[in-house]
Amino acid sequence: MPPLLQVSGLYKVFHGQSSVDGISFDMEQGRCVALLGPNGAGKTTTLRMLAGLMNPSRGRILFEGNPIGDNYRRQIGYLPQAPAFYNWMTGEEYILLASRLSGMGGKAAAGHAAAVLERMGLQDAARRRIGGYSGGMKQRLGLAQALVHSPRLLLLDEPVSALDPIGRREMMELLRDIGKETSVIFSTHVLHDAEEVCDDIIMMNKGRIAEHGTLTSLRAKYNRPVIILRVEEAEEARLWLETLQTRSFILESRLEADGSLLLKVDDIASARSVILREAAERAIPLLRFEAGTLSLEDVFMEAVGG
Ligand SMILES: Nc1ncnc2c1ncn2[C@@H]1O[C@H](COP(=O)(O)OP(=O)(O)OP(=O)(O)O)[C@@H](O)[C@H]1O
Repeated sequence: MPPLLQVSGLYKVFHGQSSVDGISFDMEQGRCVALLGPNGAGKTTTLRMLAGLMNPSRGRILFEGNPIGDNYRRQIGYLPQAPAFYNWMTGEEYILLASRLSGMGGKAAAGHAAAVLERMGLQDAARRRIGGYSGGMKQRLGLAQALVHSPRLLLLDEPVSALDPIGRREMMELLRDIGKETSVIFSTHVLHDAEEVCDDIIMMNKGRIAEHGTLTSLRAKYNRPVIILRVEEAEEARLWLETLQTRSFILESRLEADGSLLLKVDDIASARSVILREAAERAIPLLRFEAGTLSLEDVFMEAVGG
């Protein structure tokens, strides 16, 4: 069987500038893929092309081996970044409209609408006007709209970015649940969100795919030894750190936001013993010493050149 989605050489050019600059990837059925990248990386443009709402400038999208056509729209659910609602409608009316638009008959639409509203925890608010809904409720209504016709692939554009912590938590729990039964691609600029819900990560930067893999494979690939050090504010300690960074066993060093120094090393055991011995000999007031491996956050920062 062909993969659920095959994307090859996809480009979108606006006014001579490539927003999506030749991306290719396959997605298997049942996976949850996070499209992770900073603002302007091209996530929204990619999702809009995948949703069939925007024509690529170049490239190909195959759904189960076939070019996307008229029937494709019924197979996918799409939640835009800032969904527009008719505030005068009730939640129920809106979902009924969405289900009719997806081609469902009246009876089926009513049944599906009620079920999806309940699943999103909106059954009690179903007959209230959308204008009175909270941000979290509106986002869950948007998700209900994307899900009502039981799509095979769900495309969600930054579904949690605009939510407060409670709304975010509710949404993440729903997404985890939905991800067990539907193939999902969701975009985010927050690595933690991607890690919480998805199996696969596509890191995008400047319209290109910087990294693509399962969480486990990406962690393994970037499994580089690092030592993190922080010293008290003292001249002697500062000078020692400066010279340490020039030593041959340090491959790279970086100052972290909290004042710690992250050192990439080739051999953790020997680096650790040298650093600890020198720190002891010079009575360096160490506040933090940690030996470990790069976090996925670091992988992300590296991939997007941060
Ligand atoms: N309709 C358009 N016309 C012109 N340029 C556009 C259009 N849509 C997107 N762009 C440009 O394409 C680039 C990628 O935008 P896109 O919205 O896809 O990124 P994103 O990763 O979703 O970022 P964000 O998180 O800020 O939404 C940006 O530089 C943006 O200005």
